[in-house]
Amino acid sequence: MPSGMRTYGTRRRYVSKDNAIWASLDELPQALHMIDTNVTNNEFNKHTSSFSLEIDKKSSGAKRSEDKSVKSLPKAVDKTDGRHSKSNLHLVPTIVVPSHGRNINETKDNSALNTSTSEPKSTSDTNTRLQENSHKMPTQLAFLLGLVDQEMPVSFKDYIKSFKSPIYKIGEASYSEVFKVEKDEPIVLKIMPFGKKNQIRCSDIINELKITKKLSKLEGYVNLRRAIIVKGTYPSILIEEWDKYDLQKESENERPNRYHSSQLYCILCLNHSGTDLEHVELSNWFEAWLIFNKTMKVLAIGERNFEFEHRDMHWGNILIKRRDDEDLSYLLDEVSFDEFDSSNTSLTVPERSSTADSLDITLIDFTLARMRHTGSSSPIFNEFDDPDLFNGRDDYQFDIYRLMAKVTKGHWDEYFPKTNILWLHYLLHQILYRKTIPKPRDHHEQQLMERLKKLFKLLEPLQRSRRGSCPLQNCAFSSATSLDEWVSQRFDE
Ligand SMILES: Nc1ncnc2c1ncn2[C@@H]1O[C@H](COP(=O)(O)OP(=O)(O)OP(=O)(O)O)[C@@H](O)[C@H]1O
Repeated sequence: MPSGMRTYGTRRRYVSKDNAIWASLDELPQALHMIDTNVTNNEFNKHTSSFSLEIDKKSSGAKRSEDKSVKSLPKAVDKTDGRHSKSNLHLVPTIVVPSHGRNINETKDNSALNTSTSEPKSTSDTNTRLQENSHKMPTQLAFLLGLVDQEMPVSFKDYIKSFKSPIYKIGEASYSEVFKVEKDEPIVLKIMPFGKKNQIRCSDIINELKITKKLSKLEGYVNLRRAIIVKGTYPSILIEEWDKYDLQKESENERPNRYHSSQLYCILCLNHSGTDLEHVELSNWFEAWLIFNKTMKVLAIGERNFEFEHRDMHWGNILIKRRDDEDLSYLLDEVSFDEFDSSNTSLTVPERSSTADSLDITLIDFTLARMRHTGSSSPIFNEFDDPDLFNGRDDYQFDIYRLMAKVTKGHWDEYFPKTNILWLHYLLHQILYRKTIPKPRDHHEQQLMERLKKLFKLLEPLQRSRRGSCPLQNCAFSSATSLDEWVSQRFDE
């Protein structure tokens, strides 16, 4: 089995081809037990932990010999991933898939689509039906279907056909293709094939889905309209759009026409929430400040409500939407700054509500996130059991995974809001040193830039600490909440 790593976007996340074995474990026909929709994925993981240990060793071993490949990665490395191999077909759950009319109709009806504010209707009725079906399919798949209130996967082609509006591809990532359905209120379809080698684990989808549903209610977190499990070959309309994208932007993924009729996918139907920070142009330092400040506040809201840590907040996962594409620069005239003059404690108001409302930020992609349901003792979290996560080089993003490992000491289930501070430091780094923002045009913009630089120094993870000591040990801020409070007081916002 060839092994290798790949990056997406401008060195976004990478996946290891060594994780193939996880997919097969994912579909291990475990002893079927009662389907409890309150069970978190991590409770499932307990069942497979004995296997995981073995996998980690194998995977780490393979990785060590691959370390050199991290530095300069060929595009679309390792296309021969075995997905066509007949020997892998046994991993596909054998289930009869009737076309599921109800869900298709729901897509035409926006009110039916909008399930974002409600928990999945996993009634005892549904559970009974699921238990009846459970002998036919692996437990995790049955659980996932229960989460999205389906008995069976629906036909991929039928589901896509039910959209009467134009669809085109807008993005891609390690495990997904992302399409946009043009409507008055556009919908984003994040399509994740799962259940086979080199595909996202069913357990990871369960976590992402649960967290996305929960956070959907909070401002600044992507709104999930619905999720659906589909099955079949890739619809030709999507392949055509995939080809157009490939021509224009050169895709790093494999052409999705390769999928077998037994392929399963989870589709997240999300609100379209703008352009990711990596691909958005920032026109001035006022915008730069708004993005940092709003991201910090969104994280603080998540912390306060759900002990939330994003744990993967790279610039592809922060979406920016300008309201009416308004040029914010004229507002700079109304801002006065002396904030780093220590004699000045009560400072000016840099943002009126109208200016703060001119740009929205939205966080997406909660595959690696951690949160705890209010009133529930078991957190939802990712085990971070892909050793490759910690081996990336040449981008500060990859250092953050290693720093997080130091902060958490491997206790990924516990609450360490310092990880949010690490990602905020990364965000400042990207804004200050990776985006090309025009030079400050006046004193006010200059002050904002200085403010961001000052914060970058304050949040430095390894400041004044000895090598090997815990990151952020000497940093005054232990969470986005505490930073937000300090920033609000300091800048009187
Ligand atoms: N709701 C949305 N609105 C607008 N664009 C989106 C939305 N969701 C995803 N995208 C686009 O698709 C890209 C990939 O989405 P996402 O990060 O969720 O995929 P992923 O497979 O989880 O990626 P990663 O490699 O970070 O794990 C984003 O960087 C963004 O450009």
